[in-house]
Amino acid sequence: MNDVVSKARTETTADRFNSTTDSLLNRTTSHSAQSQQPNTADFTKQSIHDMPKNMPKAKMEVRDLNFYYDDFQALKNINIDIAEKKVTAFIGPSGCGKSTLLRTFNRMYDLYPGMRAEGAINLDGRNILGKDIDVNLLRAQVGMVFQKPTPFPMSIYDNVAFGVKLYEKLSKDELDHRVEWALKKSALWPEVKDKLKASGLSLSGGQQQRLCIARSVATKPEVLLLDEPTSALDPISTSAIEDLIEDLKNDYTIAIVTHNMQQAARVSDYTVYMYLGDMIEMGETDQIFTKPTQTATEDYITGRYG
Ligand SMILES: Nc1ncnc2c1ncn2[C@@H]1O[C@H](COP(=O)(O)OP(=O)(O)OP(=O)(O)O)[C@@H](O)[C@H]1O
Repeated sequence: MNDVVSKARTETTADRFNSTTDSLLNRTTSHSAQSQQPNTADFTKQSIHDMPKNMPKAKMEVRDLNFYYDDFQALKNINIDIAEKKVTAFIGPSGCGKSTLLRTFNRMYDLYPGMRAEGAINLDGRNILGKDIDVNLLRAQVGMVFQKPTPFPMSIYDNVAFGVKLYEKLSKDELDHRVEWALKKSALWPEVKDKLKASGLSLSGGQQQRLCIARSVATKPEVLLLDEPTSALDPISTSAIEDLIEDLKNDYTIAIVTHNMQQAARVSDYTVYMYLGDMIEMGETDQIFTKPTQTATEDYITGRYG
């Protein structure tokens, strides 16, 4: 198992997607092993004091975060740091709370009644869960890209300009430049520069997802949240988005939820393993995939559970 990461990182594009996670991770899963679900009571959970050593400055600090859907507690006392201009991946079995956690980072839950967060999420030292926060501004600062590409039913140009117009008063020239800049950042410009007036919906799935990334990037956010951004995409588009993530982290702090452990190994600097609403372990990605400290993490990444 020790070379999971290096294997994942040296695969060719074609290999990446032809090999299954099972073969990559050398899974030895048997049905009986899979049914032995770990009990959270057995875990020695990491505390905030166990954050990876030598982490760069934290862009976000999550402190004692609890999250509820009405009476159901979906996140339990989460404490993690999200390092600035790095990629942090969230992995764990379905329903463990990855998307819920990501959605707390820009208070997406505010849109729905019955959902509430307790604790603190400090963005550059300021608690974004506070009552004084302008959530619209927060969402411009912390952009989000969803699993399914969601272009607006308008032109490519307008898709990118839409958010910018909400938050800034730019001249036509400035706006044109911003749209071009965002489309270049999202590696979409060469494919769309001659058809900016065409509908965003006329693009392929992979192009639509890059358009959504352009839309997020256009408002110049500091943090980008990616919720399974490639799960609806073909291998080539997936590869393009992964390359893009590598490039974007020069300027942005990125948090990504992914079910694809090869992808977590390839694109992230830090990985967080979650289970049933608990943060079980966080570490440098290489360490998590080669030498996890928790048996539960190892069981998950080797396929003994999950
Ligand atoms: N809108 C909701 N109302 C009530 N419970 C919810 C809601 N959304 C999620 N949950 C519950 O919260 C828990 C965490 O869900 P969440 O979607 O965050 O998990 P996840 O790890 O992202 O799962 P997946 O990998 O399947 O997307 C689950 O038990 C889920 O059933």
